[in-house]
Order: sequence, then C-alpha cells, then structure tokens
Amino acid sequence: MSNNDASLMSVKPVIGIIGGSGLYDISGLTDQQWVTVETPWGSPSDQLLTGNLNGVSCVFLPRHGRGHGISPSEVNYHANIAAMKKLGVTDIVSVSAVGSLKEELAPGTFVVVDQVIDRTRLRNKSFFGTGLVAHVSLADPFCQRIGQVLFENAKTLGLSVVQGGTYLVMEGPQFSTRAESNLYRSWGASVIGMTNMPEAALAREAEICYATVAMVTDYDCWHEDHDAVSVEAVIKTLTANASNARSLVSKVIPSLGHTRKECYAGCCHALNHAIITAPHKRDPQIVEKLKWIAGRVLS
Ligand SMILES: CSC[C@H]1O[C@H](OP(=O)(O)O)[C@H](O)[C@@H]1O
Ligand SMILES: Nc1ncnc2[nH]cnc12
Repeated sequence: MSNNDASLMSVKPVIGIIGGSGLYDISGLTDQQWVTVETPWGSPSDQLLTGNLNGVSCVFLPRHGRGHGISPSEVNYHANIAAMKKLGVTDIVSVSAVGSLKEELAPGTFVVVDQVIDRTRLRNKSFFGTGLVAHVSLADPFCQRIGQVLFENAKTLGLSVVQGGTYLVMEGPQFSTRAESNLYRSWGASVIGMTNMPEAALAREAEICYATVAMVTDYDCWHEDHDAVSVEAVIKTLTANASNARSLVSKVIPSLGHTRKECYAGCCHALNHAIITAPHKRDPQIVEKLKWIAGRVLS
C-alpha cells in the first residue's frame, strides 16, 4: 500500500444511499436536512437528505426524485455521483427494483449483484473524455466489501437473499420484448433493470465504493406461468417489500460506517493508473471541472 492509499483508509466514512423505485426517503436519521447541491454536470435528481444514523454520517438521494418524475434514461447520473462526492460520500449502497431472469429468483428475493451487462445506448458513460482521458477497470463493477456487508445483514434480518448475479441494464423506459428477455436469459443474466449503468461506472471513476442490492419485483415477460411485467405488478411487490428494504438500509449504514477497512477491490484508488493524457495535453478547464470527482489525483 502506498502512502497515498494508506491515507484513504483514514478518511471518515460517509455512507450514501441511492434509493430506486419505491424508496424515496429513509427514516430514523438524526440532524436530518434536505440540502441542495449544484454540480458542474448540472442538478442531481433531487435535494440530498443528510443526517446521522447510530453515529454514522449518511446521505440519501432518490434516484428518480421524490415523486418519481425522472425516467431512467434521463437521470443525471453524473450530477448524482458528483453531488455525493461533494458531500464526502465514501461508500454507496444502491437499491434497485429489478425483473427476474431466472426461475429461482422469485419476486421478493434480494440479489446482491456482482456483474453487469450494459445494453444502454443513449447515455454518456464517463466523467472523462477529450481533454483528459482516463480508463478505469470495471472488471468487477461492484465493491465486494460492501456486497458482503449487504449479504450478511440481509441474512441476519432473515430476508431471502442471494449473493452474486448479473444485472442486465436495458435502456427503457419501455420494458423488454419477450425475444429480448429470452436472449438475456440465454446470456446467463440474472436480473434486469434500467439504472445501474452508468451509475456504477461513474462511482468507480469518482473512487466511491459502490454496490447494489436488487429487489426482484417480477419475472419480466419470459415466464409462461406469470403475466408480463407491468408498473402495477412492480409497485405491488415493492410495497410488500418496502419495510424489508428499509430495515436493510438502516442496518447497513452503521455496519459500513463502523467497520470500514481497506477496500480489497481497489475501488477507492481506481484512478491510480487510469489517466493517460500527458500533463501538457490536458485541457486546464476540463481538469478544473474534474477536480470535483478526481481531486485526489489532480490536485
Ligand atoms: C417502476 S419499474 C421500472 C423502473 O424501476 C427500476 O428503477 P430503479 O433501479 O431506480 O429501482 C428500473 O430500473 C426502472 O427504472
Ligand atoms: N422487468 C423489468 N425490466 C426492467 N426494469 C425493471 N424494474 C423492475 N422490473 C423490471
């Protein structure tokens, strides 16, 4: 471990929660306050709720905004991650509603996903670009340390939880065709949703550890014994599982905040060898902007 990396471990943990469909706030925080953050990438989906849970600082952001006004293709993922970085967030737990692509992942199951297939087409996927080019590793797109904490806490709560699975990210907002659903099944994908990319990739670029707990709400449209997914069906399962998701979040925040140790996945030093643009070729204005999320390596 270099000195630079060692200093990362002394950073005070701040736990970020990105709430997906059905999770638009969290309760039980002390000193809570909804704060407005503007970023060089524009406005996040909503104000961010800051507070404290059992002595651990946390920040909550509803991914689609309170009232769910923002479509998955139009979420400003850059601004959301940049706002979390600005508020000092070190670890993000993302909560997402997903469809199941496997018989054994019945609605109500929680899946701590560990891989992604990104099929989105309309989204800008990186903070970096011409003027300052960087390539981070996404071989393991989710933080295994947070994933382990999510899995253990879900088990302790007695939830039906599975460790590992591939999240297929589709563009949306329409749900898949039956042919697409069966294609993704043939690829071995476990669950399908519309939001985890570029969110996970941008968190990696911002050196924030990031993991997702996916809540299965439906069997998409491939299952012969189940109706094709509808918003009504998703909301019905989400409502039945809302208290489980909330309990998990309330347990995970103190757990992560009190036990943060070296991240063996390397998420929090992802930029160590990622920037390839020679210093004299870097655009000073772009460098200045990117200090928001990459200040550790650009200052
Ligand atoms: C309301 S069903 C479709 C919607 O739900 C999921 O969102 P999130 O990941 O934020 O929970 C899915 O990705 C779609 O955006
Ligand atoms: N079947 C599905 N497809 C895409 N996103 C979803 N979110 C919840 N269920 C979904």
